[in-house]
Amino acid sequence: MKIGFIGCGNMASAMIGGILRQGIFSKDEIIVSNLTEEGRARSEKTLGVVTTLDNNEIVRSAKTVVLAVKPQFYEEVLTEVHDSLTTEHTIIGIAPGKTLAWLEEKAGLPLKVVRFMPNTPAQVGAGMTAVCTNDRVSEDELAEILKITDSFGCTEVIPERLMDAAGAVGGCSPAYVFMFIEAMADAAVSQGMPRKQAYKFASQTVLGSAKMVLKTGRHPGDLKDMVCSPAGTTIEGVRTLEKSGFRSAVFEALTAAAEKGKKL
Ligand SMILES: NC(=O)C1=CN([C@@H]2O[C@H](COP(=O)(O)OP(=O)(O)OC[C@H]3O[C@@H](n4cnc5c(N)ncnc54)[C@H](OP(=O)(O)O)[C@@H]3O)[C@@H](O)[C@H]2O)C=CC1
Ligand SMILES: O=C(O)[C@@H]1CCC=N1
Repeated sequence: MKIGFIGCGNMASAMIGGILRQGIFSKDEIIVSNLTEEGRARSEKTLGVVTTLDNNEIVRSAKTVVLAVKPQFYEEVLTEVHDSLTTEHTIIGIAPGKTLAWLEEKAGLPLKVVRFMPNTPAQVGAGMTAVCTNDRVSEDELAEILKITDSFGCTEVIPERLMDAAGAVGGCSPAYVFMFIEAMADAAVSQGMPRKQAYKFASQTVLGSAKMVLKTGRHPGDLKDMVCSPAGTTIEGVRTLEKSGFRSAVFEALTAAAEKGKKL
């Protein structure tokens, strides 16, 4: 086994999808665990990887282990697998708030520790993942880890102090973008557009706008100004968004998410 995942829900499945698509590891090199038989059967059926209900089997089978359970179960899981862990293992945490030092302390061994902050667009190979490591991870080992995260999207290696910011702007933001798409589509439906078509317009517009920022490197405000014709329709919408506190609402949402990450 090359890699194991303790917990295989939304985020682990999204990452494994990318890993398999890019051929980083094959199905028989990936082992995952679930809490329930229902979850295990789902992982087996949808991903085709090796599955188990025994978290210790993950640690005995793979030297790289991703902790993909909810943050509140991290301590319980690390205690459960403690006797199977060795200094040869690399532990990868993907939860907000669970720091490199915390993970090493709870593992109870001087091992290699990595944090990922991925997001669900990994499911379609368009993820954005932040990575940081402790100083036991060598440059070569980091390069191998980046092959994994690059398989499901883009990666940035960042200092650990930025992980909560990355959690807000990367990990959580898909939820806010989906809310934005839903709201835009609702408005188009209220103007008479069929719902399916409204989702296509809203989603493709978000995708295209994001691509413009990434590909042109131009300031987002500059790109916004390109859309606003003098005395036109767009600037009327900009006026009402500013009046409704659109920017401030987004700013506050990401700040709340980052602050919550610090407390977990
Ligand atoms: N969802 C997201 O967008 C992101 C999530 N994360 C982080 O990823 C982690 C997982 O989140 P997510 O995938 O959304 O959560 P899910 O609830 O979708 O998945 C959690 C998984 O953990 C399994 N599980 C629970 N307890 C245990 C246990 N004791 N032993 C083994 N497996 C267990 C569950 O099994 P079963 O299937 O049987 O119920 C389930 O498969 C969290 O720490 C979260 O903070 C990080 C970035 C983004
Ligand atoms: O909501 C959460 O806490 C997780 C981490 C980032 C996205 N989902």
